[in-house]
Amino acid sequence: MPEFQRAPYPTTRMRRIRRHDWARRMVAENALTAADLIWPWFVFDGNGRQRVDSLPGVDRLGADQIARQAVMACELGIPAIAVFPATDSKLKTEDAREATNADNLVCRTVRAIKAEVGDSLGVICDVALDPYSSHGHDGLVVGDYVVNDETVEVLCQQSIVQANAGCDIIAPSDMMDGRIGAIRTALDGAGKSDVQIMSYAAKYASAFYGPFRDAVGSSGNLAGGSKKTYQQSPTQSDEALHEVALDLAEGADSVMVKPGMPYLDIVHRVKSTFAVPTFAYQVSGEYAMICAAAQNGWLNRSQVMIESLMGFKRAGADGVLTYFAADAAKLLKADG
Ligand SMILES: NCc1[nH]cc(CCC(=O)O)c1CC(=O)O
Ligand SMILES: [Mg+2]
Repeated sequence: MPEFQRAPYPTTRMRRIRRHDWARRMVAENALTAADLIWPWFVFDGNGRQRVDSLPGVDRLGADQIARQAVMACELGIPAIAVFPATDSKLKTEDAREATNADNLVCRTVRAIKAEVGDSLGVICDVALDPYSSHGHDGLVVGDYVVNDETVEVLCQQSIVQANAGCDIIAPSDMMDGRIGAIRTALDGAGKSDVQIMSYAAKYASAFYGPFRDAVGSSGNLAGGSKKTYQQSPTQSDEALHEVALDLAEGADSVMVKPGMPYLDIVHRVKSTFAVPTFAYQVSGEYAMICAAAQNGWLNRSQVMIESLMGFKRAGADGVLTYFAADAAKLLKADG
């Protein structure tokens, strides 16, 4: 903090700059725009929309909804969306082989988006096995352990099929060691050196992912099991910087911290330490919490939504993955 000369009361009146709206706008240090918002989507194999009880207002999208929603994202000025598949349970296996099917739900969705809006909208695909595995884990399980190197080989294949479908950003969310470097090499070898990697570098073993697991239908598969042998413990802070340093050295173009609001200290440390594109994921449980309080009439949904997103900007995030993306972009457009 800079040193200030002690002013005799009441020479310094902080309230002068807060008195009028124009003055508050004039001194604003941070701004939130639609370009800060990345919109996560859930898709299913079928048509129409399916509600997700624990994520009010977020529907799983059928094939006939994709094109319209992609156009809407563009019109709202949202730069990118992230696609997550609710895979038919009949397709879930121990080895999660559907993840590498070049015609799986995610790949079909990416092709449909690209056919409609092309390069006007960035498409992000998660890389991890949990939407496809019968045990709900992000990697291959041998005995009761999620094995690292064998999993990374499958993740490389998954990345290639998604890149071939037209995905712009591969986002590994699995927390295996060494996967960023391996995926970069695999993508380059497949002629996809233009495809970015946004690493879920500092991802915590969190109870805030509950509604997401309902949405992709993996909660039942995981059956109370935990991801603590690969996701970070909430006790850790320096360890997050170590994770980010490794992923950047392996070739990540941008990094992510996840969850968001309980980990804004990590967002701030990552951005101030590395000065690289840094994203945060306001995860499903954070969204559900705000919506539940708003539904009870205990919080003002719009105001809390914008305030929570501004918190990410203040902490140093360059963008936020949030289920509020469309609502927030609409509100910003109306206000702007
Ligand atoms: N690897 C899967 C994945 N990718 C994004 C989320 C959570 C996102 C959210 O809660 O909104 C998860 C869940 C998990 O790790 O169990
Ligand atoms: Mg790592």
